[in-house]
Amino acid sequence: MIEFRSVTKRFPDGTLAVEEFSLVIPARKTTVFVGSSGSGKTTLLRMINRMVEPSSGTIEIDGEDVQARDAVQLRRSIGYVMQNGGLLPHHKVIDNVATVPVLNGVPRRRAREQALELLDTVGLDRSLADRYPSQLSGGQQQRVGVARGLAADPNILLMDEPFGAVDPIVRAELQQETIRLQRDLDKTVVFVTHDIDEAFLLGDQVVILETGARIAQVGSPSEILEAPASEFVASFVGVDRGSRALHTKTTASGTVLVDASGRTQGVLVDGPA
Ligand SMILES: Nc1ncnc2c1ncn2[C@@H]1O[C@H](COP(=O)(O)OP(=O)(O)OP(=O)(O)O)[C@@H](O)[C@H]1O
Repeated sequence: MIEFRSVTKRFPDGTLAVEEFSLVIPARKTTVFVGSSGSGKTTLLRMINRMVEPSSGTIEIDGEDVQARDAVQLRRSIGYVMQNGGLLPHHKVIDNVATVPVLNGVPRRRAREQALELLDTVGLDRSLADRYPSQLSGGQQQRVGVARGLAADPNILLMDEPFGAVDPIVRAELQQETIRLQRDLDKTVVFVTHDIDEAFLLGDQVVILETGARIAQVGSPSEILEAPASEFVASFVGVDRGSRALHTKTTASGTVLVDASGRTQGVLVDGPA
């Protein structure tokens, strides 16, 4: 469990990025920070692994203040996946994945073996291990980024807009992979996005943020959709546009669910009684 207690971050130039932020992030679930550009999402994420230090307030992991931990050690014990993969361009894929375990003292050979296994985990062919990042597609680079984030077998995985730079089809694939990974690996995931659909798809807990990382609403996707806490939330999640209002339509092949713009969103199937 990660707990923010009245955390504020003011940057040296005076920008108040995060103001009095408090939140409990449950273990082994996915929490998504969603909000528009500049709302403080990245700053929140980076304060968890001390890439950014808070101006006031505390952040605890399993009851221990992160300030009490050695910053470098803390950072290496938490997985971090960033937009564009954040890969080292002059290192082969396998070495990109093995970097942190080697820094943590795992013998290079063992770290490389584990890196190959991680390529399997994220659905990449092992034949890509000897390529350089520039020789991969955007989606493959993102998968390497995820493998890299998982390399030290962290309990916590921070993901900062990891799929922002790939096309919608690859993005949808990576989202499904993330759901599968979360089911299989059971990590505490904190995910940042500005895309509310992605937030609802991936999040067990969704945190909608306004400027200054002020919480507009926190809850499960259905709690938020069923009862938006404010006009701001309603408009952010698209309730007022009716775009999420689904209705059924009978077709020759069965009953389908159609959204407000007439697009088919799914098929109704008979579940177990
Ligand atoms: N090093 C810095 N110095 C000064 N201001 C900063 C710094 N880093 C971020 N900020 C400011 O803090 C605010 C929050 O930034 P942050 O990157 O956390 O937002 P975000 O929600 O992640 O935005 P985006 O979706 O665009 O990445 C913004 O106003 C930003 O300009």
